[in-house]
Amino acid sequence: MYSLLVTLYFSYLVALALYRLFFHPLHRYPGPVLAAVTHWFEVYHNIVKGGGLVIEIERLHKIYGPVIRIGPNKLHFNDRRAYDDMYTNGTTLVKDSDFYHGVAAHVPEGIVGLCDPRTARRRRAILGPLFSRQALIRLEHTIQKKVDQLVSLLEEHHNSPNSGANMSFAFRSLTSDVITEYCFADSIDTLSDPNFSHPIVKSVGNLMGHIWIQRHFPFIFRLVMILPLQLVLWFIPAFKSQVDMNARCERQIDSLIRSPDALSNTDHETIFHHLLEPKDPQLRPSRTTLVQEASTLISAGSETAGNVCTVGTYFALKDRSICRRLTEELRGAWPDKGRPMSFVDLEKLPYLTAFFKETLRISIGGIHPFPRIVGQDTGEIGGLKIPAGTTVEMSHFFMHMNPNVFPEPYAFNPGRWLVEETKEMMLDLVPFSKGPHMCLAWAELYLIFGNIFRKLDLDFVSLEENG
Ligand code: HEM
Repeated sequence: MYSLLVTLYFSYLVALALYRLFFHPLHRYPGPVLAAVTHWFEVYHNIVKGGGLVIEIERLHKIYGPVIRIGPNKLHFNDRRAYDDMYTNGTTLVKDSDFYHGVAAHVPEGIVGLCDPRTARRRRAILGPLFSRQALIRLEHTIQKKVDQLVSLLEEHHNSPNSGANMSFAFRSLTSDVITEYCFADSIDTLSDPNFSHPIVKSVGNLMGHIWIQRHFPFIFRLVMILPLQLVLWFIPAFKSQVDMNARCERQIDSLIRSPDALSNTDHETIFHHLLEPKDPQLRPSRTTLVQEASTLISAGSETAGNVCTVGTYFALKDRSICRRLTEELRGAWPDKGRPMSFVDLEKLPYLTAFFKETLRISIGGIHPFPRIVGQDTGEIGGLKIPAGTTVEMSHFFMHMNPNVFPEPYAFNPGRWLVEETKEMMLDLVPFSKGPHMCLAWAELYLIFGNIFRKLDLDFVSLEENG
């Protein structure tokens, strides 16, 4: 009986593989046989190769051309027209729930996990205005206060020759504090940790390292959520700070639900002002949704922006001429560093802007492709009619590293943006993708780079030198 079952199961697998190879609607698209036959191809590259899927996809595009089959029902494009067709606001494609319910398995009700376009639209209607340019200008004073805090910490604690700072953690601490302040008018104050090693900041980074396990095996995460907390912490002690962070969000949300007036006295608008009192009361999210949204916004807003700051600072210090030019331009335009310079004025500085765009280009943002499902009414993608139900995607790595638009794409060269005509490059600079992105990063990053290069004289220190 047992051997019959095993034989039947293997026959099923063989039949499925043959179907996928020779009869599936995508069977004519080129790509590795393994990818056409099994989803494990992607799992292998993401987990065993540590997030190396895009490197493999780059290799495959060189062999097979601009459209490749990288999963039984999935195509990856390397074609800027296709990128526009897939990601521009208003397309008929929808987010792929297999991917998004994986990466957001711990927060399925947060905006990232919402794959139904109507539900997502309703949530964006509340959140969108909070990430508009006007809203960010209103928030500027709050961001500036946090940036000032980082600058004075770096000055106070790290101004002797052998006392370095881990700038990656320093920036992540700053961006965590900004987003938690914007959520609740009560920042988590990770900058208070003198060595920039607040457990929350370290744990978000650690958890990001395990995101592929969560993406491909979300059931493990769901199981963990129903196990007794003590048991989970015994197995995964690193989880403790995340649990503390969630508990903190829950306490803040409960207290706001009990006394919503608490937010009327804050010195800036908060995200939870709007989530708790949307214009249409029917749209008010449940308590669970509020907690999950807080967690989503905190992870979306801290790692991404912190990473961009680290990458930009690294390249400016690696090539001192970049750092010098930034500093000279800033000193000229901002003689009295004791007074703040607004984000709108910083945006007018040509070299800072060129540096900022080049940093966004080379740091890519989320490098993993964001998959979309083709709908019945979807038109052509990159000039091809793709069957409805197919998963399609294109990592914006291929937009930012396109040598036809960005010659010598691996070189960090702010000068490429200092030409008269940058329209074509701007169309391909998509760190926030093309959809209705709501990233406070734009204002935040201008203020961080402007202040860091105007007020500090940074340099690399070796780990040995720093003890
Ligand atoms: C430089 C830093 C950042 C980069 C490169 C970045 C990049 C992106 C990208 C590519 C997407 C679209 C993902 C997709 O299609 O699934 C996205 C969405 C999102 N980002 Fe950012 N982001 C950054 C900073 C931030 C910050 C500071 C916040 C603040 C909370 C934030 C909040 C969000 C949210 C909530 C979404 C989901 C939007 C939606 O689905 O409507 N991001 N981001």
